Amino acid sequence: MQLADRGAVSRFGTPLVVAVVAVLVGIGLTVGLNGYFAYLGVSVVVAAIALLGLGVVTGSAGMISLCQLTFGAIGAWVVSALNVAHAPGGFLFWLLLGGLAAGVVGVLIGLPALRLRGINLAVVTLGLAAAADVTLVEIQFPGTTDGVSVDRPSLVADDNAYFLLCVVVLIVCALLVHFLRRGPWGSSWAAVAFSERGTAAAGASVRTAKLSAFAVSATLGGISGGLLTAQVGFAFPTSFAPLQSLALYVLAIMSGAHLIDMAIFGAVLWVAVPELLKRWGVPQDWGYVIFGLLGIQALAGRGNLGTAIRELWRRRSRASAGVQITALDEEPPRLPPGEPVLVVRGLSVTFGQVKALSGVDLAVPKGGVLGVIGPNGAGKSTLVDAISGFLPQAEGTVELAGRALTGNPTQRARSGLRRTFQQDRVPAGLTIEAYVRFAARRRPPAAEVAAALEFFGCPPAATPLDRVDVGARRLIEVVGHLMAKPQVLLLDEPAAGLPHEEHIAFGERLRQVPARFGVSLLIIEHDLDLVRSVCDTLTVLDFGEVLASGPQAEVLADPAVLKAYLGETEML
Ligand SMILES: Nc1ncnc2c1ncn2[C@@H]1O[C@H](COP(=O)(O)OP(=O)(O)OP(=O)(O)O)[C@@H](O)[C@H]1O
Repeated sequence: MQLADRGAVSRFGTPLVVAVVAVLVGIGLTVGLNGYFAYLGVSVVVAAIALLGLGVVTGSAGMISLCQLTFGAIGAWVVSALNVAHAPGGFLFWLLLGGLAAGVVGVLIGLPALRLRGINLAVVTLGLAAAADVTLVEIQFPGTTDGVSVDRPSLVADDNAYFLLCVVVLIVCALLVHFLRRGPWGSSWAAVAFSERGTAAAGASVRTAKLSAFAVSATLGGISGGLLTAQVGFAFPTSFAPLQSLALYVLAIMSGAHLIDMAIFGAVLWVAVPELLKRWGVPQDWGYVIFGLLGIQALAGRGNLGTAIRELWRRRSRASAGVQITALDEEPPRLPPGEPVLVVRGLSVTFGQVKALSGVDLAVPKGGVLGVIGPNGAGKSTLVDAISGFLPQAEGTVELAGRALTGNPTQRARSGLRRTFQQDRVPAGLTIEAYVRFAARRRPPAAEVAAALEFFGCPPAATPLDRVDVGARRLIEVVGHLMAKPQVLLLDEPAAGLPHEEHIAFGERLRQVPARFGVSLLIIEHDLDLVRSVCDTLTVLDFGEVLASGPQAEVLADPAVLKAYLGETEML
């Protein structure tokens, strides 16, 4: 069997086999459980679906959402209203509509998340939960005051059969989350959780990433609320109270609900802890205290149960991976530099009183490598930020292949201008392969990815990024952007994470980039040996102004440049 086929089998085959086994376990439990445990089983499944949703928005996309049960209430409300209205389609159709309605509200709630983070987002989502609670207490769910209950479909009328239906719905939801996570949305959730700037630089929309996470999370919340309604027959505001949403969030953090098995484990705790307290004659509210303490422990330890268990396993089985790059035997081929492909004119940036850039002009030749050097604080990173659209206040013009480049960083990245960062912006939650696909915004053939990774001495594509050291992650960032085939790639100190002895070997690879990948480069670098070995032309910045610009040898011999590097002249 070919490699690609084998990949497809494990991509689709393994989750489907797990799903079939889960259905069989569900059938076994349906037969084996008595009515009481079947009822508790339904509660576990309902909570697991809500936690799965929370796992998407908090665990995967890194946002705080304290209103998950409000989405449940929306699902419950829609199912109750359709039931009272004797709407066509039946319970499962209403369940879907309830989920979709919650998903739409999720997008609306996600809108403030585009601007808010951390405690501010917590306040907004908890505020929504409180407002929804007050409203629901006031208006009540449709049917409750008239005694019109939501009846389960006749085929699943008893608790055991309804438990099986809930298990099937959970499996469908889990498969949905699993495949979404492995697709472009899932990668953008992991990316936005790690770095919004890194996400935008890869040409992905931060807005879509955040809104889609809220939509999926709320849809699952709505479905869990609908299932809960038919479990009990009626929906009550107490089932969706803000305190419950808060406790569910804590449980999601503590268990690591972005992992499907841990969402189910969290749901078991959600049901079992109050149930055990009740049996022992302890007030059930102590369950919140227990969840709170476990949550504090998880937040203080910056970890959760799911990742801790996986870490334990990995530490036993695998070590961390790094870059293995050696010098080439032959002088690598170079393209003769062509006409300018990236032209910057009069670029100026001020931060308050600081003039970080003043009227900077430069050009990157097609098929060439332009080096930008200068002392610390000269404005090099500001230059990359301004060219790539991260500083909207920048004045001046940027042209890419003869067309004015305007717009935000995502739009510029999609137009063919990519950049890397000085700091690590590669999300640890993905595999190398998933990250490269995400940055490339396409699914490059496995052989193409493997060849590019090998060329830069990076670990194999299947390696999880949390097992890769920071130096390798920065080269993987370069590979990901090269796979996008941009016209120009801006590299901000790409060798910073590598041991010095590997700089020259890395430089030899960079020199081949224009010929091998068809991408022209602008490189900011402090290591002048690397600069000398890679760059055809140089622009020197000092105090935000261009000090010298031209062919490498001329620029490095320029007395003004030597003076700017006073104390470092031997390096030149
Ligand atoms: N967000 C900001 N707010 C205020 N001042 C800033 C900001 N970013 C950069 N600066 C200032 O702008 C100037 C240029 O900084 P920049 O980081 O671009 O320099 P650099 O050449 O990249 O330095 P290094 O080589 O140390 O990375 C510095 O004086 C810096 O303090």
